[in-house]
Amino acid sequence: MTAIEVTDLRKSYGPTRAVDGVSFTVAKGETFGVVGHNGAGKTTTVECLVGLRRPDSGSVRVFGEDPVRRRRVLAQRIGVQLQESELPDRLRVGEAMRLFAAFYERPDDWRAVMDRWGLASIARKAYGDLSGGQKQRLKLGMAMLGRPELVVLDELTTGLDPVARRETWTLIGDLKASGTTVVLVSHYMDEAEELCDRVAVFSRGTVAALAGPRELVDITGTSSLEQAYFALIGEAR
Ligand SMILES: Nc1ncnc2c1ncn2[C@@H]1O[C@H](COP(=O)(O)OP(=O)(O)OP(=O)(O)O)[C@@H](O)[C@H]1O
Repeated sequence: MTAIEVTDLRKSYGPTRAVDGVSFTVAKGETFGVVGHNGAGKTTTVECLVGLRRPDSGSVRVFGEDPVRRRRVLAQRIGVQLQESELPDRLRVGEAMRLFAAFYERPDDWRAVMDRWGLASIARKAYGDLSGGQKQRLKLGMAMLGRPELVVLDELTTGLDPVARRETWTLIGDLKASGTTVVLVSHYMDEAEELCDRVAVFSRGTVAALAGPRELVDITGTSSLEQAYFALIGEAR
């Protein structure tokens, strides 16, 4: 079963061709990695997936629906953590969870989500007083409130210390095990290698390669996804 189908997606900002003919599909239950250099078009693509940007051309379908036209319906099925989303500094963690749970028709019990995602001990902390890792954890918890079938995570672990990053990997592993479809944008090749079933390597608004991490390593005759990435990007740039 297909969760996401993107066909020849194009999106420009003025003269900048941010996404220049991208196609891929993501199967239900798959963890799909999106990697690539700064400005490669990753965020623009995921923003089109969640209906925040309207493509100039091409087609995007999520669970068979158009994310722009059916944004409100799909918002009930998708959990999103975007790169630069911020919350008011004085909002407490528990308040944020309770508030955001109310956006969903069938929310999970927000207190149980807090327990599950390690937020209970910081429930009374204000957002502005959280560490980078705690903010990320809160955003991940918020993305889970609607019992999502698809979770879109854009640079979730950027800026986290190695321990917090590993903890986040465990949480994503749990999501995966529960059958949730995950789209993971990351700059960390070890993360993509560990977590993703397939990885799309973006370069200059296109997909330069798309395969399982092991396959990308084999195709390039390298020994890690990081080395494979450099080999692929070197060819594409
Ligand atoms: N709102 C915007 N207005 C104008 N140009 C934009 C806008 N958003 C992105 N761009 C440009 O579009 C291109 C693709 O940006 P995008 O954020 O999609 O890339 P990215 O792969 O997510 O990069 P990064 O790894 O730095 O987050 C870049 O050249 C960027 O400068």
